[in-house]
Amino acid sequence: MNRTPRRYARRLRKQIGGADTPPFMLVMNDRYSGAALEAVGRWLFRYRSELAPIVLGLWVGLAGLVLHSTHPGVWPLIAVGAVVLSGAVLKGWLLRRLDRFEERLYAAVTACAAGGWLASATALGGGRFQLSWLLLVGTLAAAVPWWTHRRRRARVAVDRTIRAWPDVAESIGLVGSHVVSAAVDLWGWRARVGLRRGQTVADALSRVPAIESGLGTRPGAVRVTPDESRADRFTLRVLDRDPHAEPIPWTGPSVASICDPIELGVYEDASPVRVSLLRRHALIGGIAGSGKSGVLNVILANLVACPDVVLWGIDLKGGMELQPWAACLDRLATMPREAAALLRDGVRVLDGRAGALSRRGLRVWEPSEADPALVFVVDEYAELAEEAGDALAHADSIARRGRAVAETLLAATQRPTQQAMGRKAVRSQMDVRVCLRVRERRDVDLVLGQGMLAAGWAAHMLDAPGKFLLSAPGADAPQRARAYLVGDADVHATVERYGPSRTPLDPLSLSATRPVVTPDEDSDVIDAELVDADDSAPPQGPEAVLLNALNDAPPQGRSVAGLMRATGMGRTWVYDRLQEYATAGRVVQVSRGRWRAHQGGDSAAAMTG
Ligand SMILES: Nc1ncnc2c1ncn2[C@@H]1O[C@H](COP(=O)(O)OP(=O)(O)OP(=O)(O)O)[C@@H](O)[C@H]1O
Repeated sequence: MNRTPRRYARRLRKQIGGADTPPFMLVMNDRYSGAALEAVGRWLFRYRSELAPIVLGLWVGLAGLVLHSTHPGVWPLIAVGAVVLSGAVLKGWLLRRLDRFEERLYAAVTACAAGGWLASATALGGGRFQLSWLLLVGTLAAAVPWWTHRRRRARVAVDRTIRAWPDVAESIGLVGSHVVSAAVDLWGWRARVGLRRGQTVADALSRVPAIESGLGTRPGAVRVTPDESRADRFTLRVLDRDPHAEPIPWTGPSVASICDPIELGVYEDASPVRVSLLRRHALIGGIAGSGKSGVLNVILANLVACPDVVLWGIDLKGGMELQPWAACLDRLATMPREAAALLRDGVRVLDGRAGALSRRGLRVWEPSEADPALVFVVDEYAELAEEAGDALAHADSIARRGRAVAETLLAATQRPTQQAMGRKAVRSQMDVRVCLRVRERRDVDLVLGQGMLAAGWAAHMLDAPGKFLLSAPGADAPQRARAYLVGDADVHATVERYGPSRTPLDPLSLSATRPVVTPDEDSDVIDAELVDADDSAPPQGPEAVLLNALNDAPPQGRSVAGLMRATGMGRTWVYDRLQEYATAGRVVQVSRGRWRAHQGGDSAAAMTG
């Protein structure tokens, strides 16, 4: 039977009738006043945000009265405190979450005015007619912007949405789901939503456009992320505006060692995206123009600031992307044969280091300035498979065995299909995945791994270059992020700053790249070794340029970076030659990183052979 409250009331009245009821009525009165008080309390709590300026005004007034009667002499202290407080708020040292200047200005002016009034009231007495009026007018003046404030209104909107959620849930097919908690944040609001038994996060993920329609948001405003601790809950995020609408400029390196996690960009909640590359390989995938080279630039711009890293680059797009970094790269391959040789040397370094470790009874290569990590940066990995197929076997070796010896492979490619990555296990070895915009839904799984699309990693919905999803140890949620934008001027300035002081490869690794040559090794190595061994032959090509540059060097010598630029060769090559000439007494090191020909009488003649 459906018993309405009115029926109950009627029955109650009948029961009470004309009988003697005073004690009963007395109890009812108590309950009534308790309920009324509770209702007032609930109302005050509900509107606590709106009432905040009035409560503050009352507190300030009360404090003025008390201080005037107990400590009237403290008013200068209060005045100075108010000014200092306002300054700190304005500067952003206090109330840091106030991200806009107008908000900080409002808080600073309010603090200053309240402090000024309190100081006056302490000195003169808050009960004075003019001061009381001033407090009233000031409180109302401060309350108006507060009541009309964006975030406060957003909170009201969230409250309304939460109340309306059962209807929305019914219309979008999530009947029975409920909002567990909600909060307004910088760009909108977020809520934890509980699902009815049997519903899953996948149900919510597949209904994102319906949720947007149900809530009346703009398209693309809703994010659904699984709750790591509960399968029957998810986080619903509604963004009033896109926090990543504008490019985010890079502000400089965030690390000084490869052991530190690198800051790639920022998530939508403004927290930084950090990822460690030590003993990890990374795959960066996305369609053309999605910002893969941009992400590589952020990584390079950080790694060049690490003295415990040596960088080798492969850019088979003719060096278009990596050439600007050449002065910071120990080696750069822009041709397929060079790429294959570079990766082959990478494997030799790997073997050399592994041998040295086992001789020393160690398991891992700890990167330091003397024993740096070796990072391979490959832009457009698919070109490698197409043009330097034999290089893939070396890349595979590095991917499988490189971790212990601090060799890291970073590969960017548009679609990491088996054809693009080769048949080997390179892709499966990459535990850091950066997925930029992909064209087709199935490409999400291709870049991030099987099942990631179904788990909510919707990289096909990313809508601007540099926006990405990161999957890495410690980054398990599909949170949208945007990479910092490293502009050409940033690259130039970074190379100028760090190029001259880049760390060379350690002697052990260097010697591993120059093995004893046996006749059945491939011919280009033999040729190189023969040219190196033939001291009597006049130097050709870059070597001649190097020698001439050293001959013509000013008294303070030439920098290694300058010699690299002049010869077009990598750091290792230049250092190698310099060591050879120094051993032969042909060149001298004038100061750290600066060289010139020996100043002895016949040195110039000896050098040019
Ligand atoms: N983080 C970013 N923020 C804003 N714009 C970016 C960002 N990264 C890249 N871009 C812009 O997007 C464009 C394409 O970037 P980029 O060359 O890195 O893409 P790509 O994926 O490497 O392309 P391709 O595969 O053709 O080489 C560039 O003009 C660049 O200015």
